[in-house]
Amino acid sequence: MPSAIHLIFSIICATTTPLICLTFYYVFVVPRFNPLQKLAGPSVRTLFGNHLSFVLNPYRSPKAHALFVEKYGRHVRIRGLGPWDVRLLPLDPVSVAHVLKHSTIYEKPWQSRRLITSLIGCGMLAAEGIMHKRQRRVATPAFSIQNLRSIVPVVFSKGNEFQAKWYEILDSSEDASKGVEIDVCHWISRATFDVIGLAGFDYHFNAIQNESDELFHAYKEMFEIAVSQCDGIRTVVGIHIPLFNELFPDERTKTIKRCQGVIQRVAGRLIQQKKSRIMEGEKTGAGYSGKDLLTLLIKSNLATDLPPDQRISDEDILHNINTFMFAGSDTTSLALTWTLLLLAKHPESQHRLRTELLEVMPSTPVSRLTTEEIESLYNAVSNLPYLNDVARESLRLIPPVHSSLRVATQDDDIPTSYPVHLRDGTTSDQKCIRVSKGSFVHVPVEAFNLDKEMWGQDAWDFNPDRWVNLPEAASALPGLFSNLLTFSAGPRSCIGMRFSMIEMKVFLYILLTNFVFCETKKEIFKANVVLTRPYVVGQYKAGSQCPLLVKRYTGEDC
Ligand code: HEM
Repeated sequence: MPSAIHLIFSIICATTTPLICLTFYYVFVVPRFNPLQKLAGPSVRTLFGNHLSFVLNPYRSPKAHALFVEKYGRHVRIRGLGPWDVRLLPLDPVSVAHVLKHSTIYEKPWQSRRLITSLIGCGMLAAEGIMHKRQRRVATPAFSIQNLRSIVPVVFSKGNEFQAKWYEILDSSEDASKGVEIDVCHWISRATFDVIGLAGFDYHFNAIQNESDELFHAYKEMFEIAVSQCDGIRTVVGIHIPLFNELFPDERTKTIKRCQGVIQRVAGRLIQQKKSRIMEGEKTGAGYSGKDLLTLLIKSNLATDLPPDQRISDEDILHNINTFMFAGSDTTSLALTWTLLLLAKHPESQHRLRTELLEVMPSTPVSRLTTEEIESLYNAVSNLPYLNDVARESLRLIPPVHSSLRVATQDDDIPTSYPVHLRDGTTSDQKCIRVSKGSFVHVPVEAFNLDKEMWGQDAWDFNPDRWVNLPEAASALPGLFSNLLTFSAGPRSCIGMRFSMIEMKVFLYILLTNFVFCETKKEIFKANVVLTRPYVVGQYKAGSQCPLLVKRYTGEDC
């Protein structure tokens, strides 16, 4: 018997010792030789302490970033999940631009890509390399200025429906003259879902009217589960061993599977119907005139000048429709929600914007305008200077995507334009930073937009007038949109930027010419839950919400 115990003990030791040694090596030894260790950065108090809350929590991040720059310069060494996870936090525009431009060297980490893929499939948001290039190439024509013009009437019609629904709510209230408290976050999210459903794949969610559509439910439930607080350990295990979720599904896994089943069935059928209509149109020579993103995506994929090896599969098309739903609905609705909150907090800006918008308002109600008249109204609205400045200022101050993460797929030298502070208190005179393969780079979207050295001492304040005369340092910043990182930059920047700008401007036009927005007594705070969302102080568990007092505009402001 003792020899049997001895044998078992020896086997356990023989198998676990190499595992323990290997873990020790990767967790404690390898990170010591990471070149990023030479950089200055905040210390950690405990063995497994980290700095994630400083760089991810919008309540702390602006102050933390400013302090980091002051103490450690613009290339900061921070710790991610644990001692093995040494990260670079670049606050130097030249370094950030390099990382975002070289998207083949700096990829999205496989962990986040796997998590996204497990929800919405491997669409443009999660794909890398050739697969991403192919998908982006096929989708790009759908997002051209020319093609997006056709979504303008759709957005106006949904905006009108939205306005009518809110009139109904206000009219049914006993004392609407004082304003009715409405959770604008929830309502705008319903409206943006409707817009992306119609403009994205010609599908009527009808979410402004009610929230009963099967496909709407499936998407909503799945996205809500994706951002809900969950068992962290289970998520980590699920990412590393996907089979685990298959073998031992919890409620979350089962719900996601059920929602995916509905999406596959309903959206999959829509894709097949659309494809056969397009092919039928080509055969008869009559063509198919659909202008939604799905039609344009399928047409671009079937284009005769596209080599067969550059085409994407039907499955990829479904994954990209899911991706547009995921990436395009909440982001835009949050951008609009934050803009309304900022305008409620700054009644003088709200008044000025409304006055500007009313100047281009036609005498005929929007619901009775022809398509040409709507297009001409949109041209007038989209060129209004103060509307432009308010939209840019809101997207600068509260970017819905707070930050992003990249991982180096090879050793690289990141160029710098500021002195690099080292851990030993000296400053490096080299104009670059060595990054080794596997290191993470935290892309600080919000920090970039709020940098006082670039944007001026009032960078944390809402001041749309700053755009009339930007500081020189700010005008030199990279960024897909208005020197901001809100839509990122480079080959992985937001493909839907123009789409969301149309939506934002049209909705702001309709909402501000019809309603007045004031703050309630409830205090709103920002939390980064995949996206930067509003919550009521003391009601975090109730979920994201942004209650505002809404009144009909009858010639008087707040
Ligand atoms: C205010 C609204 C929006 C904001 C702030 C926003 C922001 C962003 C950001 C920051 C990224 C880069 C993410 C990363 O690097 O991790 C991104 C990517 C993306 N966005 Fe948007 N987005 C918005 C609206 C939209 C809309 C309306 C659509 C589609 C209809 C869309 C589709 C996408 C897609 C497909 C990607 C992935 C692009 C790629 O990797 O090639 N977004 N967005």
